[in-house]
Amino acid sequence: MNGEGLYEVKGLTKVFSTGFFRTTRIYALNNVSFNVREGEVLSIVGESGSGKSTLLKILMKVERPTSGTILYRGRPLERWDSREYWKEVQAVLQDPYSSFNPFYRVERPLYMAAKTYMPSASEAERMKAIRESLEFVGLDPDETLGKYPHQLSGGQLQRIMIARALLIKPRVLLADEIVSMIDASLRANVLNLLYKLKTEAGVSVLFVTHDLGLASYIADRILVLYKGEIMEYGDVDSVYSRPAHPYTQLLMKSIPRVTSKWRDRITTTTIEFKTGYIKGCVFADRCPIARDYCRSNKPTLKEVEPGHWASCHYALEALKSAH
Ligand SMILES: Nc1ncnc2c1ncn2[C@@H]1O[C@H](COP(=O)(O)OP(=O)(O)OP(=O)(O)O)[C@@H](O)[C@H]1O
Repeated sequence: MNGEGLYEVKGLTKVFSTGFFRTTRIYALNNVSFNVREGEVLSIVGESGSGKSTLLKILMKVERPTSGTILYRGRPLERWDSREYWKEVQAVLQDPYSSFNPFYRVERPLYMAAKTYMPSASEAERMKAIRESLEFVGLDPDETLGKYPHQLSGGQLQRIMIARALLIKPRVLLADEIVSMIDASLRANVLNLLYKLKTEAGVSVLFVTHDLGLASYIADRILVLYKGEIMEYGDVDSVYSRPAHPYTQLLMKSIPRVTSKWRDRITTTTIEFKTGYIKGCVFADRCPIARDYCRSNKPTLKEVEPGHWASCHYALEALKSAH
């Protein structure tokens, strides 16, 4: 990893207006700032409704931010021509089944991508590239090509979508909950593949998940989101072994371990629908250490140790009492 900034995100805010008169305002993201370094895996963790998909949609240029700036390789995102941007940034989404048409063979998305992004290549060159990218993701091209989606597992289909992204030789892979719909036994294959992408192909990965355990498995750094705001952010070893935010501490307790009983788990829930702007800490209502001050004053990210930030007025206290 050379540590150079790939994305620089500053003050990113996305407000949705809903309701009959469009007067209900939902802060899907509020003042989110972070960077993505070249060659790293950054995991973005949060419960349902925390703003993960909105963030990825903005990075995919599907949604436009309400305010804030995003630089991709030093140039504002809106100044990147979409075609030029998609040559560098590819996305793989949650549901592998929805990416395939059941009436076409599974190679169709691969052919389409090769045709679009290798316009001057011959048929033989495109076919060679398709076979190579299937091999990279651990699939036997002879076993895979010619099959229909229902003849392959979710994990195999997800790997074909990663192979499709790889054909374009991207710098960045945006991965939105890509293992949540595949069997637990196949998850490790896909996660190991993401690791191989980083180490062997030098691809930077934004890995979006609701599962802190999965997030830490392959990440270099972790960003924890709650109700559209960053709770904690930093190097995976520090965040995972010394979570400083009460929310991350709660998420840690909800990771199943072989040594803990089911009844000891704290199950996290879907975040209730949030409307309007919350003046204080967005986590105060669920926080075990919240004080009155937290409800009326918004915390900002503070460095609790080198390379590790938490957005909590009492982060240092929480860190000390928990460890
Ligand atoms: N197009 C939209 N119009 C109105 N509200 C939206 C829209 N998209 C997202 N939201 C709201 O913004 C908030 C964040 O949603 P988002 O989908 O980004 O969360 P998420 O963390 O990806 O959740 P999930 O894991 O369930 O996909 C939610 O309250 C959601 O209802």
